[in-house]
Amino acid sequence: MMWQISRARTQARLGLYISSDITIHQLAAKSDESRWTPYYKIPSRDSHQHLRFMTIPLIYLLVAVALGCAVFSLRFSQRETGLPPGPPTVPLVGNLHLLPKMGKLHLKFMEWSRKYGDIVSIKTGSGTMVVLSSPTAIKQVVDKQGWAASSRPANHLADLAAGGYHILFAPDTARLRSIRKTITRFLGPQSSLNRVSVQEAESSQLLNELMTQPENFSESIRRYTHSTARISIYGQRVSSLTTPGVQRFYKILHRFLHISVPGVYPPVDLFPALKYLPERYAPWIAACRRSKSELVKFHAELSMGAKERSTQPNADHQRDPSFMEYISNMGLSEEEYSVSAYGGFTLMEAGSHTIAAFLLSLILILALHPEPQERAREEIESVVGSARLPELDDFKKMPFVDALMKEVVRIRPPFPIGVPHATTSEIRYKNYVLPKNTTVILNIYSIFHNPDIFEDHDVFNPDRFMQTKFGTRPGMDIDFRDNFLFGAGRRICPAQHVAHATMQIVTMRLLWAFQFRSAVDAQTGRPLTRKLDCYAPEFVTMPHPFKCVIELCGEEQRGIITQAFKNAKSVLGAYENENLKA
Ligand code: HEM
Repeated sequence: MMWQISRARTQARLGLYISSDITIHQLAAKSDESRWTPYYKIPSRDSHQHLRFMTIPLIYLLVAVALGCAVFSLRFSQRETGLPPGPPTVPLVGNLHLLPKMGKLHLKFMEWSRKYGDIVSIKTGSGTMVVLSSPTAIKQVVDKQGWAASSRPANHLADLAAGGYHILFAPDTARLRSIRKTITRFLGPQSSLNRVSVQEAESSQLLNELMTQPENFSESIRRYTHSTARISIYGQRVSSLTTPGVQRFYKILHRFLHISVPGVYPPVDLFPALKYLPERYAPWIAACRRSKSELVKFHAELSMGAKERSTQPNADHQRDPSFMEYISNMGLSEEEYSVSAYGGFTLMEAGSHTIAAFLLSLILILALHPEPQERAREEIESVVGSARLPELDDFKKMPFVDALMKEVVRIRPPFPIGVPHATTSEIRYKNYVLPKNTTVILNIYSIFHNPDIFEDHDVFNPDRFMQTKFGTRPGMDIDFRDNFLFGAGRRICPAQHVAHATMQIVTMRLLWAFQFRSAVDAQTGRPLTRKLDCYAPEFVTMPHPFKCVIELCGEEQRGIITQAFKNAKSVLGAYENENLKA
């Protein structure tokens, strides 16, 4: 009976069913009489009177609910006070409908930064995204307040697909900070110098392949970046991209990255209710499960192989210790070891993809710009001559090659919008307040293409870096630095020194050995090399597959490359592994 009274009270409060002239006591008595009588019984003739009274509160209720919904939907995705300006919002979605697909996001962010300033807010449903488009904004928000701007936005699908272990997507936790510390020590400036001999040896295979099969330049670049990353993480090289182990890696990587591309699956993080959909209506669950099981299996095999190799004698110290050997000698607990070891896969993935993106952009840009290419080659020859290959130490004597490299990453940064950060508490910048859980975008592309900072920003002109340190307009006093391409704050790329060294070695050697020209259709005379605007819509910006002509600069180069590749076998032999072919 108590249950019925309380139910009756609730219904009375809501104005449902019960006419206003019946008191609770009457109801209690009534409910006692008709203990088993359902409320929904068809009213008798006498009770039609009740229905008349009932309709008025029902209408009130419906109006109230409709008003509530309208107010909720208007406020739900409105820009809160204190946020920076941004495009006008619409109910429920905020600015979501204005966001283009991946690959065009950087252009939209650039348009908004021109209109609203160096800090723009975007409402993504009830969530908030802030886009930073000046060196000062990045310094003040992400570098200086790094304690609160070093997490990552929720990424349910990446978590499902990588079991929560993907460093790039991991939130800022004690576990992540400990893995980062290990990685930074392993890949720090000093230890990156230890890897130079491997990078130089691997690059001689790259040169040899470009000399003998120039049409496969894209595969050769990918093999090179994959092999150098794999050596430093697992102590195992790959001599061909067609090896099943490598093919499998790229398949797994593409499947994983595909899941993370916005728009492929519904935005589960913006509408968390989607997480609870049964699997048959949520195809992403199966895709993530498959990706996770592939990643786990692949990683387990690789780390097992690395562990075995680490127990084999390396008496003559021919092999540099791999990341896996490094962490097995750190005295970590079982749990710490397996978490750090899992980070190895992220390292290999990041190492394979990013530097390949840079090198492919470099080749495309060189093919489209013969004049700066020739000037860089002359500089290299003046330092090195043509009787030996350039080495890392030579780079500091080549200001124009340095300028050319910087201009390539300025015009086509591998991460045009960085990797999103997320705030873990409130952050203030200028008069704005960025609340906890705000996604923070480093709008690198827009900074590199800001006409107030870079004159003729769309023109490939390495000379700008010869005139001023950062290639900016003369006399500008802004918080510029030359590693924006590696991100900012506490999540800055831990491999920037290794990456830089690799980029320098390969850039010098490619220019020393080859001429890159735009391909031309023999029949029509039409250029076949794509323009610079043809970039694949991915997280890391890669040119779409393109054709170009790669020709050896001279016969002297041929002899030196062949000899260097022969000599390299003694360095590379220490990392050869038959198991890889399995
Ligand atoms: C051209 C080469 C590269 C570029 C442009 C690049 C760029 C970046 C950027 C923009 C980030 C995000 C930083 C941030 O959150 O602000 C990042 C993170 C990262 N990079 Fe690199 N990277 C390169 C090469 C590499 C290489 C060779 C490796 C590994 C061997 C690597 C490993 C990582 C890792 C593990 C992270 C995640 C750090 C974290 O989330 O805490 N990167 N990189």
